[in-house]
Amino acid sequence: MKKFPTLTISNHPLIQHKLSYIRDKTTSKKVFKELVDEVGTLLAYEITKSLPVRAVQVDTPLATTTCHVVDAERVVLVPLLRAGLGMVDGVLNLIPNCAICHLGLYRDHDTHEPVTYYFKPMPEPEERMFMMVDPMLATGGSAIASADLLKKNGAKNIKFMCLVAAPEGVEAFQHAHPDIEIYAAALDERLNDDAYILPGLGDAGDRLFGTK
Ligand SMILES: O=P(O)(O)OC[C@H]1O[C@H](OP(=O)(O)OP(=O)(O)O)[C@H](O)[C@@H]1O
Ligand SMILES: O=c1cc[nH]c(=O)[nH]1
Ligand SMILES: [Mg+2]
Repeated sequence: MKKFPTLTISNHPLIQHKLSYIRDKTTSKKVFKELVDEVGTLLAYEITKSLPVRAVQVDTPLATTTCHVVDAERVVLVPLLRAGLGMVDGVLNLIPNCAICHLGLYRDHDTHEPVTYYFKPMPEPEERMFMMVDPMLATGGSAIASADLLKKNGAKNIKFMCLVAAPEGVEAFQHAHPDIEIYAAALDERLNDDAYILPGLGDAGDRLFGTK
């Protein structure tokens, strides 16, 4: 039995290669953002593999054939602000017509508890697949609160994608939301006393937006 049944780590060589540069503290802000987007694209490819498709008839220059398309409007990207914004362009590269539902919350510096400051619910939530994105799953508090909010507003199908996860956060999240699959590029060792992920990549929001 897997310790974390809801967690999938992508061991794709390109994801692991790019993550090495993302972790490196000497990587510039520009390159950091580019790589976060690129890994976002690659993880989105994995996370969308079970999306339902619909048959359509297409006229090629030579014949009519049956093809399969995704209802992209039914896919809702949910970036957890701020740092989740860093992965939005990467996912849009793959699914340009998906909806985007911003969810703003930050982790209180002293208590590490999430504080929600922005959320605009989507219409017809039960029809859609919600894809939460945030580079970091640390204590799990932010991701749990976000999934709570989406479910309270009617979401039935949610997935969560992050770059780096801590075992503490995965455990808490899968306990709170055993129905939600987590896709990550890495499962790290542990949290430090400040609830930062070790070895991690530092503060994702600060590195993306240059706020330190
Ligand atoms: O699992 P947790 O312990 O909740 O920590 C993870 C959260 O912390 C970071 O956001 P932060 O609160 O720094 O906000 P920011 O994205 O605005 O920088 C990160 O982007 C996650 O949202
Ligand atoms: O390691 C961590 C933990 C929370 N938020 C971050 O940006 N990094
Ligand atoms: Mg931050």
